[in-house]
Amino acid sequence: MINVKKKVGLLVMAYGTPRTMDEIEPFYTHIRRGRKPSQEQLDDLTERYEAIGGISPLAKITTDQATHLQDELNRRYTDKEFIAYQGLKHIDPFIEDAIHKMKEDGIEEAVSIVLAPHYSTFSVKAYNGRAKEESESIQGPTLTSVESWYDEPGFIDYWAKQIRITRETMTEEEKDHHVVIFSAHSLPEKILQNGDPYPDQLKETAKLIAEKAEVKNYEIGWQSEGNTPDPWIGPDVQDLTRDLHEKLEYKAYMYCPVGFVADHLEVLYDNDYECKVVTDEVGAGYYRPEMPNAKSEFIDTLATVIQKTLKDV
Ligand SMILES: CC1=C(CCC(=O)O)c2cc3nc(cc4[nH]c(cc5[nH]c(cc1n2)c(C)c5CCC(=O)O)c(CCC(=O)O)c4C)C(CCC(=O)O)=C3C
Ligand SMILES: [Fe+2]
Repeated sequence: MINVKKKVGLLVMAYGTPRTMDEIEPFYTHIRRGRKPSQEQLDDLTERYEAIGGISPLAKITTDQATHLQDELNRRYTDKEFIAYQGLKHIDPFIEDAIHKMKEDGIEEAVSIVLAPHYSTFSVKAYNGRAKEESESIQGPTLTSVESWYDEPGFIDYWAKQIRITRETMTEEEKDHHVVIFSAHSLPEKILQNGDPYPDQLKETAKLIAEKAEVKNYEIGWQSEGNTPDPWIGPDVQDLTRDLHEKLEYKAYMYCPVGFVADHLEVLYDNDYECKVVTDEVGAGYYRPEMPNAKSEFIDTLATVIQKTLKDV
């Protein structure tokens, strides 16, 4: 008997990043919904990419995450063949490009996941909305979308293990008197008026990880806020660090940017450079556990999330 596997599209959605210095401007213009950044804004962003070594490692990491997830799902299923398509928010291949490609390839069913753990109307809802809208307008594949995975046991275990590993590298004094700061990308405060679940999901992630890793002191912070006139959710991680130093004089600060899943600008610059400026200033230790990237435990977790969404476990 011939076993014909059903082809299933695996739409992996992520923020996107410039792959060359020349792509910084079109990428930034897209983030700003078509408005070109001023020369000063462009120079500022370019300098931040230069400070992390030229361009971001994110493009390669997203590709690795997508291919490894496809391969892991193909090991788990015997009746389906998953084919990964990357759909990016702010650079090609855009989410819409991935939908067109799936249709051209004859894919009728697809499952989608956003490489960000917490649901927000600003992030995950926008990604899933763009995918659905495009697919409906061209009669593309039927989509089953993952909404969030902020409390998935494998995800919690990943960070708990990294915190324990990182804690072992501290001095005895730091082990006794440090704080873990869990953070995600800040969003405009106006999202809160409509009951967006984003802040509560971050709190839940933090609580679950702290319990699992037996963290004594932890705080929630927000980072990487945009340069716009509206208020953004706080406290910002840098201000929070200064505040905690004044009140409690911790000997070390461990930053866990659990709203992100890869080494990229917001972690390598906003945490590893900007937060470290503050810990250096106050004379405390700086620690930041390794990001999930394409590590096998993390890929396994994403595969389980997909299986649960397809109701196959
Ligand atoms: C919620 C969220 C996530 C996490 C969820 C998800 O992953 O979707 C995220 C991730 C990322 N954000 C990234 C980069 C940038 N985000 C910006 C600006 C903004 N982000 C926003 C939101 C988010 N962003 C918002 C509301 C703005 C303001 C836009 C406006 O002006 O209305 C800007 C502009 C300049 C600046 O503000 O710094 C840049 C360069 C990179 C790539 C890093 C790399 O290349 O390594 C990644 C992974
Ligand atoms: Fe961003």
